[in-house]
Amino acid sequence: MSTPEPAPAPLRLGTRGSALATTQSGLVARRLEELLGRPVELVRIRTEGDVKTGSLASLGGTGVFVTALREALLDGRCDVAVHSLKDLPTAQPADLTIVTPEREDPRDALCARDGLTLDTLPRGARVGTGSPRRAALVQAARPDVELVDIRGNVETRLARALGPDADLDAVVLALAGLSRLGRTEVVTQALDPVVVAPAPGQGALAVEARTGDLAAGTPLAEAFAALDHHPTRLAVLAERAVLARLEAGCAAPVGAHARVEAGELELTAVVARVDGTEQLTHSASAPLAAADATAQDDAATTLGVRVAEALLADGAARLAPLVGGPGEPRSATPDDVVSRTDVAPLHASTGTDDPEGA
Ligand SMILES: NCc1[nH]cc(CCC(=O)O)c1CC(=O)O
Repeated sequence: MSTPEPAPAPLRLGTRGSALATTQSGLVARRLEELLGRPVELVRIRTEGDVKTGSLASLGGTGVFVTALREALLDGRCDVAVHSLKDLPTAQPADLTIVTPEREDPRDALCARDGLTLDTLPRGARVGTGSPRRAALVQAARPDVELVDIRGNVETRLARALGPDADLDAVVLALAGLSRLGRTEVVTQALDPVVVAPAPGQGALAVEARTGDLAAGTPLAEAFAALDHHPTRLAVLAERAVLARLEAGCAAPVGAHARVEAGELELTAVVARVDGTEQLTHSASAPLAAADATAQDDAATTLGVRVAEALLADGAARLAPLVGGPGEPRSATPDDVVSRTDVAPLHASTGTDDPEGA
């Protein structure tokens, strides 16, 4: 008499409990089930940030969520974790490995009352965002509008502009998050990346596992290879290299947008003064054609470093105090002294692009 094959133990995918996090994790879980032929179960990981109320900036922004998921991976409470790539610190721990599935639209979305756009918002309109980058770039495009610092999950923020008790005319959110949540009907304008440069990595997910579980030839390694989208990886490598070279926490008003176009990787990065009165932009591209995958990865990183160095040479550190080393006092060059009083204070130095988390 033969015993039936035991059902394979499910792969445990750790996730935060927010609507956006569970939606993103669910998408990846279904793809992994297809690729592995094995059930994948979501394991909710509670974090300090989920429990405590109050300003997340004081808890280190969404960094707390990333750290909690990574701890769960490393101590074996889950096998895989899904992050929004833009929330990940630029340094990758060696004992964990990420892959990047094909990214969604990286643009920011204006969600306004009455179908308004950046151009048609009335003078003095109130626009909500928790992101210094979005605040700076929207203010630069529309110096007359009032930027309001807001917190909370996606629905909470949308309600500030669109709910029955709305106190704002518009809010700015990542298009990708709204799209994953099936909420794009609230978007009144996808913002042109030339006007509002997206956060480095915006719209991309990072799927992470223990490096030791990804030995060549294992089912998980093969599934990860299938999940990885090469043009996405190159774009986010370049964008995140800008952030790393600028030594900017993602709370700094830094935008970067890269894409593969006609065999070239094109990158544009922006550093803004947080009050929107001044910004620096630099673009460059790198050919990809002749290189193998590893050489292309190196070319992407080099491109990001080159663009960041051009921005630094143009005075990026003078524009944004969080550029050139988060939390570190800047060296007082004469330039620095002249500009200091003009620089508006920023949020906590180790925050994220949008410190309320998703
Ligand atoms: N920091 C919050 C966060 N992290 C990722 C997303 C959206 C999804 C994405 O950018 O991939 C959001 C919400 C937002 O910025 O509106």
